[in-house]
This record gives sequence, structure tokens and C-alpha cells, in this order.
Amino acid sequence: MTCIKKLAESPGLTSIPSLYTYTTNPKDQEVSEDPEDSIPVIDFSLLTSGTPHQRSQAIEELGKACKDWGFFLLINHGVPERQMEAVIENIREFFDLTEDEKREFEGKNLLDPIRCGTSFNTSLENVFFWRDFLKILINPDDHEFQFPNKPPGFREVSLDYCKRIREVARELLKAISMSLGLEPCYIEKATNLESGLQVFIANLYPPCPQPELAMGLPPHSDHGLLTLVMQNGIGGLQTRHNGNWVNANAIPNSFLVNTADQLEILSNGKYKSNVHRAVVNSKATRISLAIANGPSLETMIRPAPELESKEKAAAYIGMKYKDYVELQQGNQLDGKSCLDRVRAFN
Ligand SMILES: O=C(O)CCC(=O)C(=O)O
Ligand SMILES: [Fe+2]
Repeated sequence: MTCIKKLAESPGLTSIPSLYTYTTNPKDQEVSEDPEDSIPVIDFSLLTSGTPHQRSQAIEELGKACKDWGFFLLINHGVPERQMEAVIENIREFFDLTEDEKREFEGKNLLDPIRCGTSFNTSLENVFFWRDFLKILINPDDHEFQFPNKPPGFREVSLDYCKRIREVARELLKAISMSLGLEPCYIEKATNLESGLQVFIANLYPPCPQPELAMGLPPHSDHGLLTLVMQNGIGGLQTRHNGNWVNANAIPNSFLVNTADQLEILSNGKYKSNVHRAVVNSKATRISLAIANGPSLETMIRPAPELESKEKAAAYIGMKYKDYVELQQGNQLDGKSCLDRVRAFN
């Protein structure tokens, strides 16, 4: 399978092959400029080291962001900027490897620890996306993490980065539990977060000669609990809010965080997983790194009984997270179609 990077670098490419022509209805081509649609900003330092008053206020704001948006910018998170830049630089070097070198990391099965490729699921797609990816499953119970051995140092800097993200996600999930009126460690315990799966998803979106006709990643929600995204300073992520598409303009050194399907299930639908997409541009290569933080693969996730009531019975059936990941990764990327498979009819 030819990667999109190679295609985009073909000399004199002025139009995209029809295989990449993605049809978007006119309403979905519009992007909201409404100031009401400005993405909430959460200050992580207030959640962890603010005064009790600042803390409870920050928890309330976080709960509101999860309920109204399922998306927020996270500032003052404590992950060093130079580490973020180093990971992005290594990802760039990884994608610069030759096609032959990258083929070694292609992977065959959905739950292979390392998979690299193009689009999302080329065996099922009629239209391909303007995106190459590298996906690595980071399972803390596996002490021998598998990771590409090229470029040199990629493994070390990335695994350390994932560890830090795991801590940030754990703190956020504590605050989210509290915002739902649950005890701080509720989500951590219910998901066996200690053994929780992280997926390292590096995305490369090369410049595209007809960006309005192509799609980097189509509208979808993520499978885990919380996804933390950083990028190389080039925008492209858009989030859906009140039926509008909104550009996720990152503040430098912030994370773009979105709530994912397992959080919607656990919160019994109080916090909806966020639908987002990645668009492409004609000028610059965009690199993004999404770290999806999820439950442990063997844990069955179901709505918290504390959040069920006479008026709101469990809105989802329970499913083992491993089965959910396979379902999501094995199908076409299409809005929240995977979540529909666990919706209860009551
Ligand atoms: O490229 C991005 O900003 C988003 C990527 C994304 O949504 C994903 O990898 O699930
Ligand atoms: Fe995503």
C-alpha cells in the first residue's frame, strides 16, 4: 500500500486521484466563526494544586466542558514543551523512513502492538483519507513494550511521554469522577486504569493540492475514555459542537482533549463522546499525536449504577473493552456508529 506521503511528494501533482475524493455535504463544509463556539480552556494546575475553592471551581468547569462540548484545551499540564517537540520530531523522522523500512511495522492484525499504514482501514474503504499513521498499543502490564527501533531514541522519548500523559489523564479522570458526583477514584477503579491501554496514534497529513476535496480523518468519536492530542503547530482538527464544525485552534503548548466512547458509557450518557475530524491543507505537512487513554482490555465497561435512575435506566449494555476496540478498529470510521452497537433500547 503506497503511503500518502509518497503520493503527495510526486512531482507536479496538481489534483488528487479519485480514490481520495471525499464527498462532504455543503452544511458540513462550513466552519463556525460564532464566538459562542469558543472551545473551553481548562487549567490543569488548578485541578491539582489550586486552593480548595479553585479546585472545586475547576472541577465544575471541567464537568461543564465534558457535558457541553466533550472537548477542551488543557493548559499548564506540566509536560515539558521540549519533550513534546522531541516526540513530534521523532514522528517526523519515522515517517521519513523509506517505504521498505516502514513496511516492517505494517502489522497484520488489529490488536498487533505496532501498526503503520495509510487512511484508516484500506481493506474496507472505497474512499481513502489523506493520512498516514503509526499506531502503537501501550499496555502497562506488558513490561517489554514493543516500539519501532527507528529512528534512534524514538522509543525512549515516546514511552516517557506516554507515562506522563497517563498521569495527566488519571488526574483528569479523578476530577471528572468528582464532577459526576462519584468518588474521585471511581473511574480509575471501574476501568482498571492502572492496567489501562494507551494507544499512541501518530498522524501525518502531507500538503494536499485540493484540500477541499480530500479528508484527513472523517468524523468519528474515539474508543477510549479521554484522548490527548498535540500537533506540530499546524491546525486541522475540527470538533462538532451544537451541530456546527469548530476549528480547534490550539494555544501553544496545550493539549486538545476529547471525551471518548467509554466515558459516555460509564457516565450513562451524561458526557457524550465528542465527534471530530481532521481536515487537510495545501501548504504544510501536519503532524498530530493522539494518545487515547482507555480501560484495561479485559474490563467490562457499563454505565455506573450510581448514575442510573428511574428516569434514566442504563442507556448502554456492558461490553469488554477489548471487544469494543476490535469493533471500532475493524470497521469503517463513521461518526458514532460503534457506540450505536452498545446502545440499550429502553
Ligand atoms: O489529527 C488529529 O488532530 C486528530 C486525530 C484523531 O482524531 C485520531 O487519531 O483519533
Ligand atoms: Fe480521533
